[in-house]
Amino acid sequence: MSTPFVVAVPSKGRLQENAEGFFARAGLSLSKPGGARDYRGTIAGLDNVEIAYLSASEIAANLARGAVHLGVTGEDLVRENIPDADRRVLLIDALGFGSANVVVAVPQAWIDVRTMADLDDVASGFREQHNHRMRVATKYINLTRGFFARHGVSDYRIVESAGATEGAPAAGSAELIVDITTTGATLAANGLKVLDDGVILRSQANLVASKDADWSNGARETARVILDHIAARARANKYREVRTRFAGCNDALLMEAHNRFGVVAPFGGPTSSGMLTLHCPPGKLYALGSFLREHGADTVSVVSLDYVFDRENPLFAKLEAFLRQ
Ligand SMILES: Nc1ncnc2c1ncn2[C@@H]1O[C@H](COP(=O)(O)OP(=O)(O)OP(=O)(O)O)[C@@H](O)[C@H]1O
Ligand SMILES: O=P(O)(O)OC[C@H]1O[C@H](OP(=O)(O)OP(=O)(O)O)[C@H](O)[C@@H]1O
Ligand SMILES: [Mg+2]
Repeated sequence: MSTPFVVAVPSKGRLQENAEGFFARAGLSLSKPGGARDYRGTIAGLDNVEIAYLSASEIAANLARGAVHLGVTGEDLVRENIPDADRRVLLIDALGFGSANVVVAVPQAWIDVRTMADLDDVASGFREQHNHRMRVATKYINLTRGFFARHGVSDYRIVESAGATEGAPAAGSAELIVDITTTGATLAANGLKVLDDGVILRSQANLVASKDADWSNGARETARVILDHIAARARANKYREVRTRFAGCNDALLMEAHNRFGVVAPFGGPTSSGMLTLHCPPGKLYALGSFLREHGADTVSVVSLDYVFDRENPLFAKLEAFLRQ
């Protein structure tokens, strides 16, 4: 048996359900042969693939070590936990879920503090008044250090927080925080506000590849098959299939449809019987339907696509280029 190809998938938390849905929509059905509490799984039809169910932060750590080939996790965890992330892992594709911002937030009562520059002023005066440096509660230690340094803020100390970070200022264990937020409800409930230029990172879930995993030829071939499924689904999501038949169709008309509506003709112009198949972005369907009828089409049908397999696979091409570096 060759060593397995390992894909890490969130086992709990906010990313879990969406990650499983993402693979399922790509036609990759994950299952846990040992039952719901099993932390190893399989993908139907791909015998040498092992699914490792891990927490989102463990996935980032395993990608850094090369213990898994691919993983789904938040960009915040990648940037925080992997030094020199861009060399050691590749963010293959943003997945459109798990969106959240890592932000600098201060008490709303600090009415004169709106920007990082204002915060720098506070930091400088703080030590003289209070006998200790301004404290920032966070679990995003590396992101905080980098961001504060880029803004020239150095007079502060990090208080490491494992949870309930937003409570730190009210509890008196820190003056401000760096944490992740989506709706802002937790910040508001704790009387905190985000600085105007205080967004450190706009994060979302990503499909990530590890540079240091065992990229044998077999592993590359498995990655190609998995990414082929994902790319086919991504391409299918971008379009609806439009079918029609009419006499007046010509190259100029197809060019106009392309320029005005972003339409592509994946199989070329009309067939000998005049049938025409187009792929059209969802937001332009009605406009395209009107355009085709104005030019003589009697009927235009539209269907959703499940997969569009192309010869080119942009996701695998990206991975190959990264592994060659
Ligand atoms: N509102 C949010 N708050 C926190 N994380 C979010 C939010 N929205 C999306 N995420 C993403 O989900 C990731 C994991 O968060 P979550 O708290 O669900 O995991 P977890 O199971 O608690 O993981 P761990 O035990 O490692 O902290 C975050 O790092 C972030 O990328
Ligand atoms: O802006 P909001 O929509 O209010 O979301 C932000 C909150 O959600 C997260 O906590 P989570 O629920 O994951 O709990 P945890 O800290 O135990 O992981 C995060 O740490 C914030 O506290
Ligand atoms: Mg959490």
